[in-house]
Amino acid sequence: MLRIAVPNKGALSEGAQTILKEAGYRQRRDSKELVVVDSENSCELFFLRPRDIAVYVGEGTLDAGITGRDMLFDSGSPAEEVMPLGFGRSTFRFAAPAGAHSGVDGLSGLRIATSYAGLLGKYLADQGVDARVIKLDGAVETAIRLGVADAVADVVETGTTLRNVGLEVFGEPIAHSEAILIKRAGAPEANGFQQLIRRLQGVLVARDFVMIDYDIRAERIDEAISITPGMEGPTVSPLHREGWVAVRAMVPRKGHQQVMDQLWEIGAKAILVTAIFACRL
Ligand SMILES: Nc1ncnc2c1ncn2[C@@H]1O[C@H](COP(=O)(O)OP(=O)(O)OP(=O)(O)O)[C@@H](O)[C@H]1O
Ligand SMILES: O=P(O)(O)OC[C@H]1O[C@H](OP(=O)(O)OP(=O)(O)O)[C@H](O)[C@@H]1O
Ligand SMILES: [Mg+2]
Repeated sequence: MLRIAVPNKGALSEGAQTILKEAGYRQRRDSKELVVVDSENSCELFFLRPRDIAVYVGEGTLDAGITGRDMLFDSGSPAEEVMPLGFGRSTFRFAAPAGAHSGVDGLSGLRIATSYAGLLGKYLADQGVDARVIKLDGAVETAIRLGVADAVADVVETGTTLRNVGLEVFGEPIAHSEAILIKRAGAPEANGFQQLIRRLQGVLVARDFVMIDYDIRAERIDEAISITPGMEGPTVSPLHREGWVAVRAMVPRKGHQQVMDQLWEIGAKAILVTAIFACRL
């Protein structure tokens, strides 16, 4: 049985459960269920706090897990990123009242509140800045107003939380994060792990690509192929009409309307775009 750790709540929980569902794994019926046995897929899903997932996987008690890249760095656990999953994107940044600080260099000797003490500590050490890290559990944005810190380092997604308390980001982003699949560093892959990767990759491709079909005059096929090169090369089939062919290719979902415009410009007809439900490349 492949043992997979899944965030049980928080910003990554819904995205993680959705991607596993689309990859064909069993869902939990309610949010109180902590372990789901999926015997059809020979795996067990363990619903855990996102922050703890790197710890379990790094210890080797679980074979795979979904967590945030920032949380993996923060944990210092001997787990490694296997693939990015394209959701739960955020940046990790310094913030303070407008104009208080301009960059990380100015933070020497000051107090910085964060719930990512491991990540922040490593960054400050790399930058050669000797600041005091104040470790809080959450809602760190309030720490400055309450006099506990001179600056904060926290997850920023939309920036709404910072704006609401009158703080502004400063300095370069400390880290860019998204949800990732992790395994124990250097450990051999468990049974079913490669299948999990292939299924997740299939979901990501199905999300990012669409299928395009169109008819085109045979003499314009080279131009058409340069617009829709496909993955391995498009499928070109004869059409029951003298001098015409039918073409089928995968194209990035983003920009597919521009691709349709370009095909139309070179005389393509019956241009159809359809969603990909599932795929294995
Ligand atoms: N808007 C967001 N707020 C917080 N985390 C986000 C956001 N968007 C993406 N993330 C990512 O989600 C992960 C944090 O998840 P979560 O907020 O559930 O953890 P936590 O803050 O430790 O838990 P809790 O808030 O329950 O104490 C990080 O990897 C972070 O980068
Ligand atoms: O830029 P935004 O879109 O506003 O999102 C970022 C905020 O969301 C997270 O808080 P969370 O809800 O996880 O609470 P916490 O601080 O208690 O962890 C994070 O810690 C920031 O406070
Ligand atoms: Mg949080």
